[in-house]
Amino acid sequence: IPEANEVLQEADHCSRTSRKGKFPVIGIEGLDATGKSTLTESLRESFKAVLLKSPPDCIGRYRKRFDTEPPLIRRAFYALGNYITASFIANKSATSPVIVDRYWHSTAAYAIATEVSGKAENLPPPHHELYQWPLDLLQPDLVLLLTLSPEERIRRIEGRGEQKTKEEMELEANCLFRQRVEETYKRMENPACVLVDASASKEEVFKNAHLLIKRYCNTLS
Ligand SMILES: Nc1ncnc2c1ncn2[C@@H]1O[C@H](COP(=O)(O)OP(=O)(O)OP(=O)(O)O)[C@@H](O)[C@H]1O
Ligand SMILES: Nc1ccn([C@@H]2O[C@H](COP(=O)(O)O)[C@@H](O)[C@H]2O)c(=O)n1
Repeated sequence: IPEANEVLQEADHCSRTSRKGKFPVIGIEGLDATGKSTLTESLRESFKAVLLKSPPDCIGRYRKRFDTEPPLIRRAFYALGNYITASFIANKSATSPVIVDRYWHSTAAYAIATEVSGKAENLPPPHHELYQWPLDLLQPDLVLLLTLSPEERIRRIEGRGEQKTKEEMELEANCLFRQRVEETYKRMENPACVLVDASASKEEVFKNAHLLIKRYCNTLS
């Protein structure tokens, strides 16, 4: 895969020992169309934060290419993307709060749910090492998980009118896959996800998320 060299070159430009700065780092997680982009944008504005995402823009152009690869290679791309994002988080969190739209929890939740088949009870048991945050990856201070009923999620996907990705179609068609992804998110540890009900209005979801962030990160005004 010739593009792999280019992605690795981007990674080589990044610091390998990314340390968080003094400002809070908040991750926003959830299935597609649960409202992550909507919420991260309002939080960015309200906290005067820097908004980052994983995979980061510098490797965004390679994403479609890796999405067509087998799961292991595709996941390697997303995993490396998290480490590149970590170096941006380290840099930006020295001077302002940082909001991250998808990070390690997304990569792990989708990867684990893909490798396991059938019901969520077939997932590795709670507290399994697969649910632990990688020791060498910069940790966010708080991760909010947006939860939404499958019916409302589908309404929002259809309302968006965009072309669906292969994984989005699979999530819609395969109720068990969606349940495995959601359950894996909920089992992640260090940090665990704090659940936010995303079925409320955009204003209400923002208000609840804002309150939680202020409670957990008391340096934010
Ligand atoms: N609280 C809400 N109530 C109603 N509609 C919402 C709410 N939040 C977001 N939406 C709408 O739902 C759709 C999906 O939202 P958004 O793009 O923010 O989700 P996302 O989680 O970032 O999706 P993806 O992961 O696929 O990029 C958009 O059309 C958005 O306007
Ligand atoms: N850190 C991440 C981010 C994303 N993924 C994978 O991409 C899929 C969709 O992401 P969107 O940008 O469309 O929301 C998601 O389903 C994951 O498979 C990832 O693994 N790690």
